[in-house]
Amino acid sequence: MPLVTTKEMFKKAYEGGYAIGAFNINNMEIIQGIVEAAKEEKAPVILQVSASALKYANPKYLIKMVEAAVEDSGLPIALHLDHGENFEICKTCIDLGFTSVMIDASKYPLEENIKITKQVVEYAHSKGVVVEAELGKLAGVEDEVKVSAREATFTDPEEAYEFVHKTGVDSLAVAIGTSHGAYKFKGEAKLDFERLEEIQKKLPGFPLVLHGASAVMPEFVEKCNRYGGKLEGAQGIPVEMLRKAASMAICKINMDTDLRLAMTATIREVFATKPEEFDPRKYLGAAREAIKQVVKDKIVNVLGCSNTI
Ligand SMILES: O=C(CO)COP(=O)(O)O
Ligand SMILES: O=C[C@H](O)COP(=O)(O)O
Ligand SMILES: [Zn+2]
Ligand SMILES: [Zn+2]
Repeated sequence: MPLVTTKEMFKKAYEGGYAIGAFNINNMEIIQGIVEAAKEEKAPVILQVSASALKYANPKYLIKMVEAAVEDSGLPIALHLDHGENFEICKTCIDLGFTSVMIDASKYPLEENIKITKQVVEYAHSKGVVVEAELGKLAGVEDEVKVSAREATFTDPEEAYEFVHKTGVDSLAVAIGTSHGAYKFKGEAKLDFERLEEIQKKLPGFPLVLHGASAVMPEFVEKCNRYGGKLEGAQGIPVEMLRKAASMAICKINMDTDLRLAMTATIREVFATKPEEFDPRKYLGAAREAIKQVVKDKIVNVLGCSNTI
């Protein structure tokens, strides 16, 4: 089976009340850890690449490894550009063989976002590639920003309707209180599920995407800190909230930070407990296994997409 788009995955996920995991890839161990987990759980998976990952790994290498993963696993796998910031990078990835791209023009005013997204949709669809866009802004933890100011950056349901209909986009990333990275909340975690429901009502059957959805798994934060790391106050999205989102119109859940934490905690542990070790396979292999276990946990306990292929 060649690389697939997310069309079929999202349709089944929407109807089944579950979500597909979209995990960021940067190197061989990360790709293998994710794909081995998906294979064992019989789950479809989205491998996503950011612009900085493309720069780091060289797209030629990354694509070959992803193709090898598809061939070796026989799984439905989509290769997706994460947060493409302009038409050019989306076009480059489409031309390289990606099956899905995200155009993130959410920093622009609505009309400009619509215009740029529409241009990407036209090109992508002419090549059989699907497009994710973003509306609203993913705020970080900012002490001085009041709740009302933070909510003003969330996705507006009316605008979401207008945006989707004017652009012809295939899925939409929404801002309901998540943010990227390891520091998502100070104090209690809160997502705006009422808003998500409103968006869902305006766009029945339409797949939505949740970015910034790592749980910031405490065991890995703790392990990082135990072995010399410094990650004080790291806090992510509670698992019950992610499950609830997956049962609603959220069909794609993006996670990168949890994989980074698992990898770093594991490598720190090997370095600290086996100081005589200097074979990279010993710590990168352990990190690959940790990533596999994290992704299995996500598939079973967060996404609910095991045994769906
Ligand atoms: O949204 C993401 C990538 O697009 C990743 O989110 P996290 O930082 O919560 O893992
Ligand atoms: O959305 C951000 C992802 O975690 C990718 O991050 P990155 O740009 O550092 O690769
Ligand atoms: Zn964005
Ligand atoms: Zn993101």
